Amino acid sequence: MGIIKDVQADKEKESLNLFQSTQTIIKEALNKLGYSEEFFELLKEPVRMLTVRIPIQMDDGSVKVFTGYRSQHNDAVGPTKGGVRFHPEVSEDEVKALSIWMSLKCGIVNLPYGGGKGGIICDPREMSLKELERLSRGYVRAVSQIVGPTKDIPAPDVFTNSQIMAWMMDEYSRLREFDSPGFITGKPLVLGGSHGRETATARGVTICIEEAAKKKGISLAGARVVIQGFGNAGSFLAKFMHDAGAKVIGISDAYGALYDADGLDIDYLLDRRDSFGTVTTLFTNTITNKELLALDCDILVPAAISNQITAENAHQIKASIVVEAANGPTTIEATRILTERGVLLVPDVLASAGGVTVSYFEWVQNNQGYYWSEEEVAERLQKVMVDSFENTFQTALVHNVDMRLAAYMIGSRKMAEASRFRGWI
Ligand SMILES: NC(=O)C1=CN([C@@H]2O[C@H](COP(=O)(O)OP(=O)(O)OC[C@H]3O[C@@H](n4cnc5c(N)ncnc54)[C@H](O)[C@@H]3O)[C@@H](O)[C@H]2O)C=CC1
Ligand SMILES: O=C(O)CCC(=O)C(=O)O
Repeated sequence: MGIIKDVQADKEKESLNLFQSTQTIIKEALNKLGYSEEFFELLKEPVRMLTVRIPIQMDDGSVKVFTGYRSQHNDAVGPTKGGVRFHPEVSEDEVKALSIWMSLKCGIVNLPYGGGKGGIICDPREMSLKELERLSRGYVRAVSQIVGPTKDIPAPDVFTNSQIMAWMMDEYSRLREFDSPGFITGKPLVLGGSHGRETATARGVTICIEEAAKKKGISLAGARVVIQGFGNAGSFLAKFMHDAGAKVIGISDAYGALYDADGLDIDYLLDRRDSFGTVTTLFTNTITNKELLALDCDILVPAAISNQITAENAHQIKASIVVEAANGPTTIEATRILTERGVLLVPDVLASAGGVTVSYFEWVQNNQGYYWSEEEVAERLQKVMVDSFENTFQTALVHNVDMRLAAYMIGSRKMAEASRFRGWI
């Protein structure tokens, strides 16, 4: 009985609370850089957090009230930026943590933004298009006081897409009575979206995988890749890995996972997946998400939700490279275990920054009213990601820390210096 209790206590100690563990790493990063306690006091919490209640008329005539959030972590560097998530498990703490990661991401890839994030507790898989449109517009009306093209610029995240961005942009433009494409990114091309935004997160992850493989002396041709999640990030990544000659042997979604040691037929799966990134429900011979993570492979990419690699399963991970496309998939304790085992872990705040980088390109194009070709976007993204990877890798070497702490040091330093120059500290 005593032993069972201790195991339980250990699990709780590992802290699956993303917000607390993010604070812990920021503190460590600022300490390493020699910043005083005041800097931690400023960066440990978002500067602004709005909770909204959104009444929506459902198709059956009833009214349902949804809870939503918008968190703005730090606006010393510039306007805040970050996606809006529609998911049943959205919570205040999760949105806060996600907004801190956005600040770090923007610092790591050197964008002129602070971090923001939003979320609504809902399950879009169970809502009609009309209900989703009313909810998207209702959210914009509810948070309109604190968002805007030079204040806080939303974008897509889990279970939100370019259609939802279009409704949100339209609602904001109606409220302000002028067309405001720069209010939101991830829009359809015809409404001022950017070439390459839809695939940007996966492109950024691909570039990180290429750089990590070079460091590990692994050739991508023939490398065995496992990807958790088959939505925007995971599905395009599967395609890019397949095109690079890698063998994608496992993929998953919220309902299960598919495995084939000879490589899955990615084009077929892409063709059959639905708009929520679901494809495994079409098959009977599935494995679980837990089994997927433990598959024998060279490269593992969590590209779904948070807290997937924990102290419980970190020892079972067989990959020598883990690249985090998802936000927060690995706990602090699991990061320590993987690093001790010699696994090269490329952290979320670097690996998934391709999305916000092309969102920045979209915002720049909206502001200047002049649009770039697909090649121009791809070339600029390539440079940003390669430089940021190398900067983080070298920082980790120089300070003898893992890449997550190195990335946090780079991101935190930018916010700390901007706050200092503004005279806040
Ligand atoms: N879309 C973007 O531009 C960016 C996304 N990310 C992160 O990448 C991750 C995935 O995002 P997207 O691909 O955009 O979302 P998405 O909504 O397009 O796809 C999510 C995928 O995860 C799966 N999933 C959902 N719940 C799951 C569960 N409990 N277990 C296993 N799989 C589950 C879904 O079935 C789907 O395949 C998230 O952590 C997101 O924050 C990070 C940066 C940018
Ligand atoms: O594209 C953006 O502005 C933000 C994307 C995002 O939410 C993320 O990187 O987690």
